[in-house]
Amino acid sequence: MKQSLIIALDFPDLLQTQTFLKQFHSEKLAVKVGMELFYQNGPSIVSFVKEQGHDVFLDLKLHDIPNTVKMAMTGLAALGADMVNVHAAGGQKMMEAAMEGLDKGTSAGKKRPLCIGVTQLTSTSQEQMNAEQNIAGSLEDSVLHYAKLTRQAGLDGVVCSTHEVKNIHERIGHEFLTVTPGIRSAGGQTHDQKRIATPEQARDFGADAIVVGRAITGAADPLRAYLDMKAAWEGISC
Ligand SMILES: O=c1ccn([C@@H]2O[C@H](COP(=O)(O)O)[C@@H](O)[C@H]2O)c(=O)[nH]1
Repeated sequence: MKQSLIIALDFPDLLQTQTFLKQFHSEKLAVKVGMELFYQNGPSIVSFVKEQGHDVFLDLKLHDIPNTVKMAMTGLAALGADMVNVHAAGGQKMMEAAMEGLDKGTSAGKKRPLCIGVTQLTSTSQEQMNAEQNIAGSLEDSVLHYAKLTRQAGLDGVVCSTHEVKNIHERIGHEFLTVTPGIRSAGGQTHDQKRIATPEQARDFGADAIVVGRAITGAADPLRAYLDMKAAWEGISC
């Protein structure tokens, strides 16, 4: 899923998902199935989207005791998603258990899904992190700390904002994936996101993939919004 623009399919049901995807005709997409769609429709939603030929990031952000996460990941590995994730705050042992579960659940001859750790949600601000999570210091340091922990646990990368990408790549390495939500066009509505950036900024900072939800799904013409965002992300002027 490197160099992808991942569309967040934040819909409640299959019908809305189908209607949305139909607008993209035969374009092969990278999409994200998150809690809203998965919890209301079940695992079959992943096979449905895969059958349409799209790559799937299953964004369920697991965070529990190591054994529970391991067993859950064993089940998720069998669904055919290309990438899954956990909250890095669950700790190194939990993340190692997630990887064990994924290895166990991946059928022979198939590729294990990529696994990434959520550092600090893009809806979290510096002030909120200090006050509500009781973490002192800068948000950038906290993100780097979680990214290092994620690397030590053997995961493939992290979810972070574009603003932390450069630091992570410089300190941990360029092969370590940075997947960045909170993407908006210049002047676009921010909604509940705090650490936002444009697709051009994401590209300049070296993000490996961007996640775009409402700026595409809520647009009057989602296909146009997608093509414009993609061109901006890829540095193509249209
Ligand atoms: O830190 C994070 C982790 C995940 N997300 C998810 O990405 C999309 C973003 O949607 P927008 O509509 O583009 O804001 C959404 O599905 C989140 O669950 C995130 O935003 N930040």
